[in-house]
Amino acid sequence: MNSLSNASASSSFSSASSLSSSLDRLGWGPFFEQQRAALADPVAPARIASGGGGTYQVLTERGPERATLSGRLLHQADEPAALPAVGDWVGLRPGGGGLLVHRFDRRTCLLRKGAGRKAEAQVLAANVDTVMVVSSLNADFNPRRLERYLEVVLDSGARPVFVLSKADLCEDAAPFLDAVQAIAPSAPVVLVSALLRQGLDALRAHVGAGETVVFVGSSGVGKSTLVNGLLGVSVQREGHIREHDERGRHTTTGREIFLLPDAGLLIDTPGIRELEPWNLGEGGPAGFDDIRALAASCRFRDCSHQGEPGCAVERALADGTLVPDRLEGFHKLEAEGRYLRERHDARARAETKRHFKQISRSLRRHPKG
Ligand SMILES: Nc1nc2c(ncn2[C@@H]2O[C@H](COP(=O)(O)OP(=O)(O)OP(=O)(O)O)[C@@H](O)[C@H]2O)c(=O)[nH]1
Ligand SMILES: [Zn+2]
Repeated sequence: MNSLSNASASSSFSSASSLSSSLDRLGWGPFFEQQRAALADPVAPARIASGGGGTYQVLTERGPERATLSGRLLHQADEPAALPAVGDWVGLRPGGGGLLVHRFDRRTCLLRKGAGRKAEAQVLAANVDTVMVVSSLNADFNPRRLERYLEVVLDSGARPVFVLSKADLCEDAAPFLDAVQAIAPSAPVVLVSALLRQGLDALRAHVGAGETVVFVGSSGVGKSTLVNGLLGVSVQREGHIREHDERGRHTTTGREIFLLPDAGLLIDTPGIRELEPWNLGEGGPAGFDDIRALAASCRFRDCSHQGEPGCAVERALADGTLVPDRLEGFHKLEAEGRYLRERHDARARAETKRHFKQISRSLRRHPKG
């Protein structure tokens, strides 16, 4: 331990070294340790802070370092999502040189559709513990949107925390709190006002030591303000992510993991702020505990709650225990899930077709004999 802190003190990356002196503070834990123990060859664990296309900035016990993907790992990756992404734990070949030879299995994974025409998922961030779903207490507040976010968070494996921001703009927050409760009865809800400096400690309480958090929500709801509040300094954002060093200077290294002063880590990448579903569960929305509980009493197991006889969901609608908006939100997300799955399939078919067209074209250009 001593030698480590000595090493980090003399490291040229002094800005982050004091915070990254132990793997646990970077989010390491038993889940990854078990995987490491099972590896044939020893590796030095590192966490991806930024980068892509084979070169990365990683955080290690010794501080930030550069790493390059090994050819073997690149070759093994059968899809972009298999490559290391921000938040991933990777293994470097021991002894320096920054050769990235292993990617650890992910605990959680936030996905979105990749850019371009391919039907491929792109990893927005890996190994996120908590997603702060921010909506402000004004016209932005929209329960249907919160339901969407909840689906994406549940799909990722992370834990949702609902943040109601700009509490100063609202006389009575109770109806908003009730609305969130109805959507996610077991998720924490935090009421904050950056203006009145209220609720920040409650927010911080949801980021434990070594935990990784991201903020999502529409533009203008106050995410940057809250991020700055958690980081304790002003971080400028002008199209790209900037980071601050020890002296509060802004640099533009594009690093996307921020170490929180007290505990935990924050990932803020372009694109992560407005989560779009890539995948919505095969068996229908994963949230909506209320509707799924009701559906258990429908006469038909595959009841679609759209006019079938003996539908317990529609009965609840009729007697007022279920609000119509809620069922509408459910149907919409279910339909969207179906659409996404069909689109993935259709794109996969188109890919195959394109591939064979290319082959046949090249065969025509180079006819045999
Ligand atoms: N009244 C009030 N205004 C706030 C509060 N927090 C943030 N704002 C204001 O809301 C506006 C948007 O805040 P940002 O933090 O930039 O919002 P954002 O969600 O990061 O927006 P994007 O960067 O576009 O995603 C700014 O003008 C803030 O000053 C608050 O607690 N109360
Ligand atoms: Zn039904």
